Amino acid sequence: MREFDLLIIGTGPAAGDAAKKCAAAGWEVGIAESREFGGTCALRGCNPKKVFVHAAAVVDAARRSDGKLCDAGDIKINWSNLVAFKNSFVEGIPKDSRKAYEEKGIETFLGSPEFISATQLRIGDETIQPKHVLIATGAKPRPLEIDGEELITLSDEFMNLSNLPKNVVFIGGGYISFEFAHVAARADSEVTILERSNQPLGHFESNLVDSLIVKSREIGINVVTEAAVEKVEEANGCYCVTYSKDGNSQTVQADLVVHGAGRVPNLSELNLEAGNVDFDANQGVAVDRFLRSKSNPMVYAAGDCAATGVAPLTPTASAEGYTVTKNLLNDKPIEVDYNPIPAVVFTIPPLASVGLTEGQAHATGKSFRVEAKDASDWGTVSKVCETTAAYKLIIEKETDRILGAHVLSPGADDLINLFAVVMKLNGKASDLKSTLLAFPTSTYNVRQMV
Ligand SMILES: Cc1cc2nc3c(=O)[nH]c(=O)nc-3n(C[C@H](O)[C@H](O)[C@H](O)COP(=O)(O)OP(=O)(O)OC[C@H]3O[C@@H](n4cnc5c(N)ncnc54)[C@H](O)[C@@H]3O)c2cc1C
Ligand SMILES: NC(=O)c1ccc[n+]([C@@H]2O[C@H](COP(=O)([O-])OP(=O)(O)OC[C@H]3O[C@@H](n4cnc5c(N)ncnc54)[C@H](O)[C@@H]3O)[C@@H](O)[C@H]2O)c1
Repeated sequence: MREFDLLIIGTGPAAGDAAKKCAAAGWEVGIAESREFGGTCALRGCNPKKVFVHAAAVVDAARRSDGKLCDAGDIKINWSNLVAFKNSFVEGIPKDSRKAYEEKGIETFLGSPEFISATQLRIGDETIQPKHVLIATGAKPRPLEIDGEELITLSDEFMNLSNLPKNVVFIGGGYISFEFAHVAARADSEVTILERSNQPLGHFESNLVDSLIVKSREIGINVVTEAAVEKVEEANGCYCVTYSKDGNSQTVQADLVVHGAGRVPNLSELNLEAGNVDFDANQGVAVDRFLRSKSNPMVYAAGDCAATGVAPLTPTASAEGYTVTKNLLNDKPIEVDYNPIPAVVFTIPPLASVGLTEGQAHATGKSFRVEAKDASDWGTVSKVCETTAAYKLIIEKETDRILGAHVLSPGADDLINLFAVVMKLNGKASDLKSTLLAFPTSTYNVRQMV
C-alpha cells in the first residue's frame, strides 16, 4: 500500500500547478500519465497546431501579396519538413516534463490508475491510498458511433501524416476542422467541411462566422452545413463519406477523413463508479463551485474532464488547476475566476471572441449598443493584402462597459486579449478610446472600433 497526500491523474495544463505547489509545500505527491507526459496542449493540441498554422500563414501571406509586396514564385508548404519541424518542438517534452516532476520530489507513474474503492486506487500492481485525488485527464475525440469510424483520422494523427493527400473531408465544423481545413487548403488540398448544424463554430458570433465561411469558400474550402455524417466506407483506394442533407443521403469522396466532431471527457479508464465519483460521460466529473467532486469529498477535478460548463480550453484548464491548488492548500475555498474567457479559431485570418455574443446579450435583458463593421479597409488589413476583416462589439449603454468583442482580422488573436484585460478590469469603452496605443498596430484599431 502506497500513501500520498495527493495523487494527480493526467499531466496537462490542469495538473501541473497542483503537483508542483503541493510538493513545494511538503506534501507527498504522485502523478500518473497513461500516454506521454506533457498533456494535449503541448504534445497534440495548441502548440504543435500553431506550427502548422504559421506555415499556412506564411504561404498565404506570400501568395496574396504576390506582385505587390513580393514575387511569391511557386511558394508551397513542404509537408514532411513541416511535420519534422513541429516534432523538433514536441519530441523532448515527455522526458523533460517527467524529469521536472521528479526533480521536485514528485513520484511519477506511467499508466492509468483506477479506483477500487472510494479511498483507494490501483495502478499496475500497486494499491494507492491518497488523502486527495485530482482528476485532470482531459478529453478525447467523441465516439461518432457510425459505420466506418475506424477509418477516420484523429487530430493527433493529422499532425503526424507523412504527406497530406489531395482530397480531405473534415467531419464537424468546429475549431479543429476550421483550423486544419485552413492549413490543408494552403497546402493545396481540396477540402470539404461537413457540419451537421446550420451554423459551424456555434459558440462564435454568427455574422463573423458567416464572413469566415465566405473567406473559407474563397480559398476553396467546400463548407456544407446541415450535413450530418452517417458512415464512412473504403472504396477503390479512397473513402466515401455519406451524410444526410435536406432529408437525402449524399456522398463525397476523400483520400483522408478527419475527426473534428467534438471531444468528450477522458474518464472511461478510471472506474469512477467504484470510487463513488459521479460523472456524466459527455459533461465530465460532477463538481461543486470549488471543483470538488459532488459525491466523493477527497476528489477534485479540473480541465476538460470536469463538468464546469465552461469552454474546454487551455486557459480555463490552467485556471481550474490553480483554483484546485488553492483549495487543497488553504482553509478558505475559492471559486474559479473565469471572467472573461477569450477564444480564438486559428484560421487565416483568425476569428477571436471574448464575452457575450449579440444573441447572448439580448438574453440578459440589458440595454446595449452594437458597433459592427466590415473592416477590410483598415490599413493593417489592406496593407498586408488581406481582404477579409470585420468586427462586432457589444457595449452596455448604462455603464459604457464592453459586454462582448468579436473580431475577424489579421492580428485578432492578439488584439482580443486587450479586450479581455479591459473587461476584466471593468474598464469602459471610453477608456479604450482615450488610451494612447502604439501606431500602426492591430490593437490601435480598437480606438476606431469603440
Ligand atoms: C488539436 C487541438 C488543438 C487545440 N488547440 C487549442 C488552442 O489553440 N487553444 C486552447 O486554449 N486550447 C486548445 N485545445 C484544447 C486544449 O488542448 C485543452 O483544453 C487542454 O489541453 C486541456 O487541458 P487538461 O489538463 O484538462 O487536459 P489534457 O491537456 O488533455 O491532459 C490530460 C492528460 O491526461 C492523460 N490521461 C487521460 N486519461 C488518463 C488516465 N486514465 N490515466 C492517466 N492519464 C490519463 C492524457 O494522456 C493527457 O496527457 C486544442 C485541443 C486539440 C485536440
Ligand atoms: N483554437 C482553440 O482554442 C481550439 C482548437 C482546437 C480544439 N479546441 C478544443 O477542442 C474541442 C474539440 O474541438 P472540435 O473541433 O472537435 O469540436 P467542436 O465542439 O468545436 O465542434 C464540433 C462540431 O462537430 C459537429 N458535429 C458533431 N457530430 C457531427 C456529425 N456526425 N456530422 C457532422 N457534424 C458533426 C458539431 O455540430 C460541432 O459544430 C473544442 O471544443 C475546443 O474546446 C480548441
